[in-house]
Amino acid sequence: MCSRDCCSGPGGSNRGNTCSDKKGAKAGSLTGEKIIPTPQSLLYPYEVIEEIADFITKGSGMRPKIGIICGSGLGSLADMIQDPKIFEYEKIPNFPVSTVEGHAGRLVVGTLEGATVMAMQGRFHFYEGYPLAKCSMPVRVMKLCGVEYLFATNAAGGINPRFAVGDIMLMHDHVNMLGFAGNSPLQGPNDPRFGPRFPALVNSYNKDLINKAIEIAKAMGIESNIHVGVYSCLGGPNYETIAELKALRMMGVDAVGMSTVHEVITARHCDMKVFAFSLITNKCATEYSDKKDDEANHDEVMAVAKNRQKACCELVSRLIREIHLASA
Ligand SMILES: O=P(O)(O)O[C@H]1O[C@H](CO)[C@@H](O)[C@H]1O
Ligand code: HPA
Repeated sequence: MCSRDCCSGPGGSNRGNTCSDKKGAKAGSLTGEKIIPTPQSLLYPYEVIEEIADFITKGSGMRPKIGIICGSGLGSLADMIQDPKIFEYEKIPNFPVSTVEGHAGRLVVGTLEGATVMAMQGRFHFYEGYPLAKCSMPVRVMKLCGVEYLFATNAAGGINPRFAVGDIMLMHDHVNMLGFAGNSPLQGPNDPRFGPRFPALVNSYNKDLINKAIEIAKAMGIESNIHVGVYSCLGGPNYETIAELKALRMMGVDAVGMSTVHEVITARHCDMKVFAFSLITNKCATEYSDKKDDEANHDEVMAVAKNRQKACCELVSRLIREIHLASA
C-alpha cells in the first residue's frame, strides 16, 4: 500500500481515495472508472510509522517524552527548545508538507526545561486536502519515538461570550463535527499495536495537567485570562456562518477551530496523556451584523497569536518543567 503524497495529499497527482500503487487497483477517475476507496488507517501502516520514528530518533539521538503541536502563529513554542535538531518536513521520508501560513513545516527535537521534547512547528489540516489519518499521523510517529504526553495547541475563535481575544482556553472536552459527518482518523482496519478498535474518549483531556496549568496561570498572574472549556473542530477552510456558530453555542461549545480533535483522538487511541489549549484569537459573532470587524480572518489570527506567544510559551514551559520534575 502506498503512503506517499502522490496518493493522498496536496500536490499529489492522485489525490482523493485512490492509489495506483495498490496491487491490482486501477487509478480511479471521475469518468466512470472504478474508484478504489483507501481506508484511512492503511495510508500509514505501522511499519511506515516505525521507519519515520527511527529516522527521527536516530537522526536526533533522542527519545522525546513530550510532543508539542504548535497552533497557527504559535511556532515560537518550538523556538524555546534547546540544542534543537531540526527536521524539515520535506526531508522526512513519507511526511506531508505544511501548506498554511503560520505553520513553518519542521519537526524540532531537543530539550525544554530538562525534558526531551519534539515539536511540530506546523500541523496538517483536513482542509489542506489531507485525509484525517494523514493529518494526525505525526502523533503516531511521536508515540513510536517514545512520547508519553501530547501538548496540542491551536488558535481558535471564541464563541463563549465571556471569552476575550488573547484569552487561553484549556480544553477539557471537544465536539467532533468531522466525526458527526462520519470522518475519523481511526477509520479503516485497526492495528492493535497502536490501540483498541473502539477507544473510549471520556476523560481524554488529563485533569491533573489542567489543574496544574491553572495553578501555573495563577502564579503567572494571568488567571483572569484562563478558561476551561469545550473546543469544536470544523472542516474549514471557511470560517463559520452565524447560524453554525449559534448551533455550536447551543451544543455547549466555547471555542471553534479546524484542528486538534483528530490529533487528540489519535493520541488517546495510543494511550498518550493529553493537554490541549486554544488561544482565543478572535471573537465569533453569534448575531447578524453588517460590521466587517465581526468577520474572522487569518491575518488577525496570526497577529493575536504573535502578541500572546510569550504567555503561551511560559505556560507550556512551566508545565513541562513540572512534568519533568515529577518524573525525575
Ligand atoms: O488550529 P490551528 O492550526 O491553530 O489554526 C487555526 O487557524 C486557522 C484559521 O485562521 C485554521 O487552521 C484554524 O484551525
Ligand atoms: O473563528 C474561527 N473559526 C475557525 N477556526 C479558527 N481559527 C482561529 N479562529 C477561528
